[in-house]
Amino acid sequence: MLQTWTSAQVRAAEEPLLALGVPLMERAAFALHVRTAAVLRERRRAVAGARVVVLAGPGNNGGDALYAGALLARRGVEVHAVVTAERVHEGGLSALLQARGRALRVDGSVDDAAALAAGADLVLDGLLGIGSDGSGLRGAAGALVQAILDLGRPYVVAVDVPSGLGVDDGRRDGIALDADLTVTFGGLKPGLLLPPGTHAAGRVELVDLGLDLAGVPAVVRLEPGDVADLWPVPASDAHKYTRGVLGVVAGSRAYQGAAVLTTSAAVQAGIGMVRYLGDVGDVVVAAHPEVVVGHGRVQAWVFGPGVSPDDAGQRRRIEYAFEHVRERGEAAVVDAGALELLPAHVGPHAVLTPHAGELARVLTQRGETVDRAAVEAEPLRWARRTHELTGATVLLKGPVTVVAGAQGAAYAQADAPAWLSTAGAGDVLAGLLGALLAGRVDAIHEDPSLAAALAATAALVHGRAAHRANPGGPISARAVADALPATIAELLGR
Ligand SMILES: NC(=O)C1=CN([C@@H]2O[C@H](COP(=O)(O)OP(=O)(O)OC[C@H]3O[C@@H](n4cnc5c(N)ncnc54)[C@H](O)[C@@H]3O)[C@@H](O)[C@H]2O)[C@@H](O)CC1
Ligand SMILES: Nc1ncnc2c1ncn2[C@@H]1O[C@H](COP(=O)(O)OP(=O)(O)O)[C@@H](O)[C@H]1O
Ligand SMILES: [K+]
Repeated sequence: MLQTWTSAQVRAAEEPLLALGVPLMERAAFALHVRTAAVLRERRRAVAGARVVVLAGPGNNGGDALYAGALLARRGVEVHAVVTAERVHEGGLSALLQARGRALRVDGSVDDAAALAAGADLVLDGLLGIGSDGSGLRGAAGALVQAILDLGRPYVVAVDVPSGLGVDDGRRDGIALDADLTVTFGGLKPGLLLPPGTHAAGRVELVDLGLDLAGVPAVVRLEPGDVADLWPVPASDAHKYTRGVLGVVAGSRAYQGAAVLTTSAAVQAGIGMVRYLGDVGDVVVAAHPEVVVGHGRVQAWVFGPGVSPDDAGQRRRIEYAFEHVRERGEAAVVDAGALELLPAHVGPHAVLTPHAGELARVLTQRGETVDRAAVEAEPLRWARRTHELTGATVLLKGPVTVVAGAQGAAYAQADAPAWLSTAGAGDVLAGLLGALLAGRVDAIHEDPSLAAALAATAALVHGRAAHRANPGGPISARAVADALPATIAELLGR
């Protein structure tokens, strides 16, 4: 798994090493120059003779960039530093000048500096690092970046983080400089994985500085190798009831497909039994004869795919089953039409699966003033707020799926091809997650943060199945469900 650490956590881990005189900046700058040289070699075959512009802000981030620039200059790179503030890392600047790099201070017009940067083979962005206040670039740095973007963005290597992004939350307010490569130091930062910031980071490479980053990471991304530890694999003495039974309240005469896709995903994700409740049992059984129609004991539920709130029958079933979620602790996936039937308070064993527009509605119903765009601008913040307000675990769907759960659990999963944004894909995710919860409901009650880990696992498996369904090309939701058995087998075989 990838773990991320806030600016404060990184600073706290740096402190004891700096007190001992460990040369962290030298380490960072050396690694940055090695990565930058590798990019230059890749892009123009030779390092010597390349033109690199270092954008140096007021802090240690500028220091890293200037020292790396000095090392590159010693290898025959033509290095210009553009200094944007009164304050600059003096050691870094004199190292660069000694290595015969040149420096230009922006006073007033940024035009010359912007032209220099836009025409460079590569720009090292050392404007702001973990000292950023997250509000976007202001002053000369902001004007310079805007002028560079107006001329056409060159190849950018971000030093530690792309300047102007919210390092801890991935916010993107105001001006920021997108990178092709981010070389980050000591530990990954949440803003490199969380949308929208993650889209500005390009490829991310981590440089180990030897920091002791123990404790709880801020945001986690599960990787394929993590699935085997979380997936409910049946023991040799398992039977269908010990493996878990999932109740599915989905679909209607108008939206029959949703019932089929949800149950199909649950069956193909591997579960003891699926019970279907709703008006289209005949269609469901025709597609999957394994599904049992009607009431009975379950460990988990999926509520809502293809359910319109004015469907009195489905509404009654969902409201009734919510009682069991609260009283008996059955787990639940609350999707689509069921989101507006959510009781005032449930526990983390209920997982909401809204997209940004649906989450905005859930929040608005609870008195928050927020719309879809606001959720997209700060997805983790609003997923967390929803967890606080409802007690539920929240899986917020999108190009990057963000999960917030009990005990501060937070995940950001980017596993799927954009082809997955197709009608019915959400129904498949709901069925898949329902199967996963049904198989591990006892463990969730022992550790409520597990619901968030399982939600992230479902997002990962969903994304991998989409890739597998038709690598590099269009996919249907049904193809994603059909790809689940082989995808899961592959992930468990690692
Ligand atoms: N502490 C160390 O020795 C190490 C620090 N490292 C580097 O140091 C960086 C952190 O350095 P600093 O703490 O000096 O912080 P920065 O280099 O990020 O600079 C912060 C300063 O920028 C200004 N600023 C903040 N928000 C702004 C905005 N929105 N627009 C314009 N200016 C703004 C403020 O004056 C603030 O003091 C890390 O990201 C990393 O690159 C690495 O060299 C590893 C070791
Ligand atoms: N650009 C994208 N890249 C990758 N996955 C995406 C993208 N956009 C949406 N998704 C994923 O596609 C699925 C769409 O689900 P949803 O919006 O509920 O569709 P539906 O309601 O039609 O089933 C979600 O799992 C979401 O995370
Ligand atoms: K930076």
